[in-house]
Amino acid sequence: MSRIAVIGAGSWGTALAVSLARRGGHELCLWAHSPAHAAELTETGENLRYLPGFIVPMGIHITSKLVKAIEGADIILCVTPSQHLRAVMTEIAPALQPHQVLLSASKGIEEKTFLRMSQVMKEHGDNPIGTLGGPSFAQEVAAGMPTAITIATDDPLLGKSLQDDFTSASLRVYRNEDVTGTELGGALKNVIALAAGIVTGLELGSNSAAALITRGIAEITRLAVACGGRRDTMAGLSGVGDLVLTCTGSLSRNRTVGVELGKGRKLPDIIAGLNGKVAEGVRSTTAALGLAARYGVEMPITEQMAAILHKDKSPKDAIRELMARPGRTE
Ligand SMILES: NC(=O)C1=CN([C@@H]2O[C@H](COP(=O)(O)OP(=O)(O)OC[C@H]3O[C@@H](n4cnc5c(N)ncnc54)[C@H](OP(=O)(O)O)[C@@H]3O)[C@@H](O)[C@H]2O)C=CC1
Ligand SMILES: O=C(CO)COP(=O)(O)O
Repeated sequence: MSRIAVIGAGSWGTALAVSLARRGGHELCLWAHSPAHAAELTETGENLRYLPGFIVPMGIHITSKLVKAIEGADIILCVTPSQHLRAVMTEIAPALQPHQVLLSASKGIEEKTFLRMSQVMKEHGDNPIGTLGGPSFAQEVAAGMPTAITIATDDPLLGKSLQDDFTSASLRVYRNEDVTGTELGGALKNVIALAAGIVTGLELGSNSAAALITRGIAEITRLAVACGGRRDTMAGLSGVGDLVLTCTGSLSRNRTVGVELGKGRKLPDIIAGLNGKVAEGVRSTTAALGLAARYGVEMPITEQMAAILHKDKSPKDAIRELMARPGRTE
């Protein structure tokens, strides 16, 4: 049995808590950012804001007190939006015990520092660290639909024990030792999913979507390998697996933002319509470009996405420019 503190009661943190409760055998705590949300979760037994329609089992202890939430935990599963992880880590760092495992399930890159989530965690202590990725819409995991994910940690023994902790009849867990690749696959696919949504919003057809996914994995792989990730990881669940899911699945928030951009709506209006839900690709795009510049990697789709998001470039012009790039080998 492990004591697991799930830090973040958005849709993904809640779905993971529900999945772990269904698996059984663990003591679970779920931390909600706002006290009002924690109270609502406790009273209704349902995450009405972020994951309506699923019972949050009574056995899960709910709190909005961060330090209390991690007290006695063996695994601290961080599932906040990426740009908020640093504040969470700063608050819990003084209370961390050396054996506590920090496992990130967020999919983003810090906007100003270009750091991956495990790197943000590492700045706050010497605890064992891992990351959880792969194609996994929260709603489907909460519903117990068969899903395969990956847990990456550079310590194989820890990887095996985390694999056992999360595996259930509906959640198949693979493991690898490529934290960098697993994290970058998860963060960068969100940028390409925005672009895939644009293609759908502009009604450009299936050929365009397939081209974006394929050229998307090419540029994700270039950057991930330059940063020290493994090419093999990009062919796996947290690479092409998550990219395909997010570029094609209508449950994706990133893809949805892209669809609306393609239809001509403005980014601030689209974000306001998400009602607090996060589309990580919007802020990870800038960080991805920063990393690409640092490593001298070419990322044409990401560059066009940055111009659409932050320079008000027209999606049609961006597609035209991508199509007009000089011919090259594949
Ligand atoms: N949803 C999914 O299917 C999947 C999501 N992920 C990743 O999980 C991470 C979390 O996303 P998700 O669960 O979808 O989140 P949601 O979009 O469902 O919810 C947003 C969450 O952010 C919280 N929040 C807002 N401000 C802060 C803050 N300052 N500090 C901490 N938390 C804050 C909100 O809490 P409150 O309302 O109380 O302020 C709410 O819990 C992301 O990195 C995402 O990419 C990964 C796989 C699947
Ligand atoms: O990461 C996800 C599925 O694996 C969820 O994608 P969105 O954040 O685009 O909804």
